[in-house]
Amino acid sequence: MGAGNGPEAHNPIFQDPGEEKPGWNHWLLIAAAVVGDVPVGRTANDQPSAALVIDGKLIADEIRFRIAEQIRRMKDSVGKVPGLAVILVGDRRDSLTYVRNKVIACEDAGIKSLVTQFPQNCKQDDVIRALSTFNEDPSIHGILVQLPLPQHLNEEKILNALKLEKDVDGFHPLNMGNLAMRGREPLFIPCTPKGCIELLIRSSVEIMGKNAVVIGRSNIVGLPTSLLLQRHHATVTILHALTKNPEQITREADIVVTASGVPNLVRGNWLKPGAVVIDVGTFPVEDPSCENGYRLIGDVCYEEASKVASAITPVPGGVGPMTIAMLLSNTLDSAKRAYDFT
Ligand SMILES: NC(=O)C1=CN([C@@H]2O[C@H](COP(=O)(O)OP(=O)(O)OC[C@H]3O[C@@H](n4cnc5c(N)ncnc54)[C@H](OP(=O)(O)O)[C@@H]3O)[C@@H](O)[C@H]2O)C=CC1
Ligand SMILES: Nc1nc(=O)c2c([nH]1)NC[C@@H]1CN(c3ccc(C(=O)N[C@@H](CCC(=O)O)C(=O)O)cc3)C=[N+]21
Repeated sequence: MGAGNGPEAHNPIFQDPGEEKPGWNHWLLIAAAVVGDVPVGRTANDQPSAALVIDGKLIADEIRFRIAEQIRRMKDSVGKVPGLAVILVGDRRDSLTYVRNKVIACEDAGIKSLVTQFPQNCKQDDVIRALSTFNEDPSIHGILVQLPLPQHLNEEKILNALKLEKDVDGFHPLNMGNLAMRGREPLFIPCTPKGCIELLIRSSVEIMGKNAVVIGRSNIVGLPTSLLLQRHHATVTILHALTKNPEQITREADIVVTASGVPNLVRGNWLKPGAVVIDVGTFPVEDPSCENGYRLIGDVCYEEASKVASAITPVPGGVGPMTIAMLLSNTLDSAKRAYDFT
């Protein structure tokens, strides 16, 4: 299969082994079929109760298990495994942890991974040269440039140098454009937004026709999440740092996906009773008692929100593990395309 934009090029969020490759319409039908009118965690006539905790780690583990199965099948029939290259610049502690988690997840699934690390003060040309080498390497099916990059590097130039067919993060402008346009299909859907939608669907949350609020408008999370929710027929409102009365707008939402990076921004009184809350935020704070020397705090004041919401993702253990599972899924899809393996 070529790298076209037709429905056949679409990579489903997750696909059963041996299942026929569905296009968006099929996918939306699945989304519609699993929903009901009663919000997750509540019965029709009961009193507000503690929210259902959406266990991202468990769901991600299931997905990773299925990916590993498919990779074993690929190895048996084609004699090849998917390959992921990661480019890491500098030594930010959180980036090192995320990259390490990605490498471990690759190993577990049977994906070959290569990490190229550059010093904080490296030259842009050196990064682009490494990228170009991976672009041309047929054993590499996915390339990821860990963000953020140091200030002196031009993120746009570097991401543009990435071969579209290997852009497993889905950050390339053409992937993003295709995600935004009706009737077009991106080659890859960005991992975190894809993980958020997958969490909603697997928790039987109806998206179609619902009011969704996305807090944050970044290229890597907020924007693609809003586009993806729209594709699933939600009515989407995007909030950002300059939005007036964010709490009032958020209170109208059936689904809140928040990715601001501001710890505890979303309080209990920002939420409509029964809302579903997906917390993407991961703000590292010093904590010597933790293995990595820091712990992560989400955008949502969990204590308060879990008393009002019908379902909520924890931090950690919510969206983070799903981001990694979706990266593996995109890398597998890319290798399948390269080897024409279904
Ligand atoms: N769990 C996971 O897998 C992942 C987690 N993350 C985490 O998600 C968070 C967001 O990441 P990213 O999108 O890259 O961050 P960015 O800093 O690029 O974007 C943050 C966005 O939030 C908006 N924002 C900031 N403050 C407020 C506020 N007070 N009210 C409303 N909106 C606000 C900003 O608005 P404006 O545009 O006006 O500046 C901006 O659009 C971070 O904590 C990051 O670590 C990111 C990727 C994956
Ligand atoms: N090109 C690029 N692609 C990314 O996908 C990307 C990026 N750059 N830059 C930074 C953000 C952040 N991100 C996370 C991935 C996993 C966890 C994760 O696994 N979190 C675990 C805990 C991790 C820990 O042990 O600290 C959890 O939430 O349970 C978190 C955050 C991907 N990002």
